[in-house]
Amino acid sequence: MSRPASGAVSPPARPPVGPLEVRDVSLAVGPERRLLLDRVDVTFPPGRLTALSGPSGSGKTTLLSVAGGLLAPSEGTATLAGSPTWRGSGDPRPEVAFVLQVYGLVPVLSARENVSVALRARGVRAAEADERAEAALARFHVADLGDRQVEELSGGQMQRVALARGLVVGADVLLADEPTSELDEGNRGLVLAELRAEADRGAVVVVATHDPAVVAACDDHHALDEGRLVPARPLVG
Ligand SMILES: Nc1ncnc2c1ncn2[C@@H]1O[C@H](COP(=O)(O)OP(=O)(O)OP(=O)(O)O)[C@@H](O)[C@H]1O
Repeated sequence: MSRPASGAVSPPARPPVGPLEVRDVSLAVGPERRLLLDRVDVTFPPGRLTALSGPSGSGKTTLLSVAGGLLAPSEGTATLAGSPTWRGSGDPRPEVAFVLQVYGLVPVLSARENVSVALRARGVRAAEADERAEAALARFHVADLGDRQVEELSGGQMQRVALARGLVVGADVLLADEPTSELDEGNRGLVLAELRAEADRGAVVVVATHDPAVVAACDDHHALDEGRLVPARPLVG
């Protein structure tokens, strides 16, 4: 099995793919064209951990979704190394991985299958995918839960399975929505170390968070309020 030399979850370093650029993005929804994002212009560089903060409902999840190609902007563009992330269907490019707040796990599959399936979808053969899934679960201290159906797991356990799935593919871009919200301090440190390893191998890593400790661990910090970028200040714990 080809396990990364560093012991990190994802495959070894390769040259960075280029920045994730959000240029003058607005998103209006509904008959009243309510603005969820208002001319957001921000660059997420490879090799750096970026925090995205802001009050609940300020647009963090929406911005991650537009940046990664799950949602089409009404105005402006989101590009990765110059190519649009939106492909016309809400199906993200394989270079982009999400760890979503609602986890997006398949409840009736086991934890291992949920991670393995992400690799198989990218062309990794079944035996290797299972082996790499096992290793990724171990990194997040949930290897013993590999056979368990996801619907039997606690919130924090599900969150770690979702992180294993997001990180195992070694995507060029990792967009994580409040990835530590259900975790104790020890597991939060573990997750931050894994996110740092992703950035160190050249990935673009963006973390939407309310957690001051997560913001403090990031290289860059952007803040949203009512769909607009505002000056970012350190969060108070
Ligand atoms: N599909 C949608 N249609 C209409 N409004 C939406 C839609 N998705 C989100 N919203 C609204 O857009 C705003 C921004 O939501 P978003 O989930 O991006 O905020 P957030 O900053 O991630 O919040 P939280 O910290 O609570 O996760 C909210 O007011 C939300 O109700």
